[in-house]
Amino acid sequence: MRDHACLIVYGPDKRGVVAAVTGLLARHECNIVSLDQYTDNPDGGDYFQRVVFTRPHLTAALPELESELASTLKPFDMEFKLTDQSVPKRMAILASTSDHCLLDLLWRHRRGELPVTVPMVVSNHDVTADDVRTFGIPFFHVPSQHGPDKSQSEAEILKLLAGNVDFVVLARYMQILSNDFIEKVGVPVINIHHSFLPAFIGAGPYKKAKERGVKLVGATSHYVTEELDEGPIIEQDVVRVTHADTAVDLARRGAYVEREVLSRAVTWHAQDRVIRKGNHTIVF
Ligand SMILES: Nc1nc2c(c(=O)[nH]1)N[C@@H](CN(C=O)c1ccc(C(=O)N[C@@H](CCC(=O)O)C(=O)O)cc1)CN2
Repeated sequence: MRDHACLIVYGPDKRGVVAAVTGLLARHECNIVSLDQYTDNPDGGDYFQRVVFTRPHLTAALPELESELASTLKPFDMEFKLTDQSVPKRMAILASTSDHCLLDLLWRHRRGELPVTVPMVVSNHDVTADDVRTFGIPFFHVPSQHGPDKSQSEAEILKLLAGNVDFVVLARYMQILSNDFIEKVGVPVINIHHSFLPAFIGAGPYKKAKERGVKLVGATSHYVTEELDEGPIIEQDVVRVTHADTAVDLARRGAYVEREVLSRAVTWHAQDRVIRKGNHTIVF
């Protein structure tokens, strides 16, 4: 949003930090639009704050704001991140053969429902190329390599992403990213896992769910870490199923949930609503 900025403040809880931040913003003629805060332990835990504010000619004022925030928050031992919300985040999408999450994101983006730009789609299969290109978005086919050649295909993806994206979404991308990739990509990676984690980690969760006789299937969007499907959870949801549903029925019902969960997670990340603390998230 034009002339809107988002300030995230986090660190060991200390009295006076709210007054310090709000006083600074007032001195810089900023108008607070929303302020959310959370302390994970009032008796000496961590403090998290998200402030959205406006100011005329905000972009030009950001460097001075950033500098004064650094000096103001240093005594509190607090870290902060200041983002200009008039600049949408650049989201790259990685996909494989399943198209429902990929096309859902592109459809929502075309309708202006996601506060992002989409510089590219990269896929290890070419089955979605024509659909992606109808949205006017560059499509790159990078076939997967297994074993020692895996690093070659990952290096090609990293080269495409480098400097061009602010975060990456795995829209049912079915390749496990190496630790080296996760380290080198340098931006957050968000995955949609087609189960209600921690149930059914890994490949084939709907088949596993059918074998288990579940009465709910779900989806989980999480940040990608070196531990497969164990990263900080951003959003989850479920849908009821019955004994009469086959594994294919479960996947069909689950696909709706995957699309909803992923779009909420992408939106919240793009709006700087998600703060990571270890393997957890605080979502304002
Ligand atoms: N480092 C990570 N990489 C990926 C994660 C993750 O959490 N950490 N999530 C997966 C997505 N995913 C489940 O949501 C998933 C995808 C693929 C597999 C898997 O076993 N893949 C096989 C190959 C399958 C194929 O070629 O069709 C493999 O990579 O050997 C498990 C879970 C995306 N990456």
